[in-house]
Amino acid sequence: MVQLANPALLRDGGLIDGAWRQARSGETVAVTNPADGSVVGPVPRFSAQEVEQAIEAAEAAFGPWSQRAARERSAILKRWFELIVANADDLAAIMTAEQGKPLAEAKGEIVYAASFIEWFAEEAKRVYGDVIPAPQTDKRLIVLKQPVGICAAITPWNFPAAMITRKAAPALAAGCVMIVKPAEQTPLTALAIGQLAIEAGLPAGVLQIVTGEARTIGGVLTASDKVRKLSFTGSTEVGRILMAQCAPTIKRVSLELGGNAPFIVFDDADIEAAVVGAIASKYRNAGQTCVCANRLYVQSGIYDAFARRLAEEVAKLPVGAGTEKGVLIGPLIDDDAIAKVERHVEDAVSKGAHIVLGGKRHPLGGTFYEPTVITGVTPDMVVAREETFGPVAPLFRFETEEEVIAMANDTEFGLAAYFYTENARRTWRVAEALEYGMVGHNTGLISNEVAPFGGVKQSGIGREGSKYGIEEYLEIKYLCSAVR
Ligand SMILES: NC(=O)C1=CN([C@@H]2O[C@H](COP(=O)(O)OP(=O)(O)OC[C@H]3O[C@@H](n4cnc5c(N)ncnc54)[C@H](OP(=O)(O)O)[C@@H]3O)[C@@H](O)[C@H]2O)C=CC1
Ligand SMILES: O=C(O)CCCC(=O)O
Repeated sequence: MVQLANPALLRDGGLIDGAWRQARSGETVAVTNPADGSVVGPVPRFSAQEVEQAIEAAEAAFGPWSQRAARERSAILKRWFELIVANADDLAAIMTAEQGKPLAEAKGEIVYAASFIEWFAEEAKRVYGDVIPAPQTDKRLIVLKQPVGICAAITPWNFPAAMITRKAAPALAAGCVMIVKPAEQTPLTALAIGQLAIEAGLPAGVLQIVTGEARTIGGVLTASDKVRKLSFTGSTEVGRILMAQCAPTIKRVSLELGGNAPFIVFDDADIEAAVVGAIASKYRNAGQTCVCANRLYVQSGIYDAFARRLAEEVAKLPVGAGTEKGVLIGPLIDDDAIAKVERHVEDAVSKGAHIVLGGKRHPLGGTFYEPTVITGVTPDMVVAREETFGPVAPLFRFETEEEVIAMANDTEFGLAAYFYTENARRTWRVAEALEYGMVGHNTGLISNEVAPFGGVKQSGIGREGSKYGIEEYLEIKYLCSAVR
């Protein structure tokens, strides 16, 4: 049982039409702690009919919410932000219990999640239209921005709070209403945030949270004519399915999908800074982040020195349950996740890679995996093509800038890329040549609420956060008025 200062945050119902509800069937889904397999709590398994009810409630809520003055919506969002920050310790405890990440990291995510609400509370007041100089003197051309309408969000388990607020905050700020389906593994953080939304004064139906079977809920939300937009974060495979399901009703989609981030270290880099950046990018959330470095390319001249220093520092990362003091690497989310990491490492070793550190399950058992560094990695290995989503750093050797750019871009993904160089001309050349939506130069950490987060190619469509994020929830209406 999670110990909380505010026990009202641990909910066992879904949030539909402003009330906490159980499934009419009485069916539930158990949420378990990946650190020890214990049950953290049940959540309802809602039926298709109950999801339809949520859509009806959203329809009723949309008119009044969208017609409120932007500053009123902003004030409610600001209160929601303040409540999340005030309850950060409890929210982090719930997150660690269901997701596994270390408590300090969970609290960091809560603060990060809250930052999107604060940012979009401010942006709500800055949704400007346009006046276009008309080609005829008797016309006035105006651009109005209006909310898209009812939106759906389907979110993953790796960031149980931030992936919801990064979608819900701009939607609500724009005057939309939203139905959220959190990941099966991490619904409790979502529900706790929902409780604080109620306390902040969000009217019934403006934000709803439905739990249960993904295909049922996703099927209803994508098929509905009333739902005008889907925002999804998760695997490219599921993103593709959902995009197809949205096609018959021509819904707007924002998709934040898989990555295969290259992390390039040139001979002229500051090696110590690159080691720090690689650890931050690769081992954050035990490597379970779509922007995690997945392929580390190191230039020949510094390859051995970088590999040695990286392994020395990675060896210092304490592994354990997220509730233990000082732990930096928690368990992986589930058995499938650890099986995937094992498959990637075994494939690399079978094709000639060398394990410098780790390379196996951690003695703690369960889904704990040792932080791993592998050298001698080549493009024919699975780690070169697929997102590992675990604490494994595969090091590829390269000779020239042209060669590494070609290798970095040789993937269907295009989310985040990183490179380390002290050379100013190379900085611009490489930043412009990388086919990615986000590029980190001399840093392994690029995410914040004021920056546009999103990918190109099969990593997705649209941008979240920043001044661009609210546009995803706004329609442009062109008004042409004849004045004579
Ligand atoms: N871009 C990113 O941030 C993420 C990338 N991934 C990548 O995906 C891999 C698999 O992770 P996984 O959790 O399975 O990711 P998924 O894409 O399967 O899950 C993400 C969300 O989509 C839901 N979902 C799954 N299938 C459907 C469906 N048919 N219709 C509607 N909703 C659906 C899930 O629900 P439910 O949980 O109930 O199944 C969850 O809420 C990871 O190893 C990683 O490589 C994973 C998570 C995040
Ligand atoms: O993995 C994700 O989908 C989100 C990345 C977290 C972030 O950096 O915002």
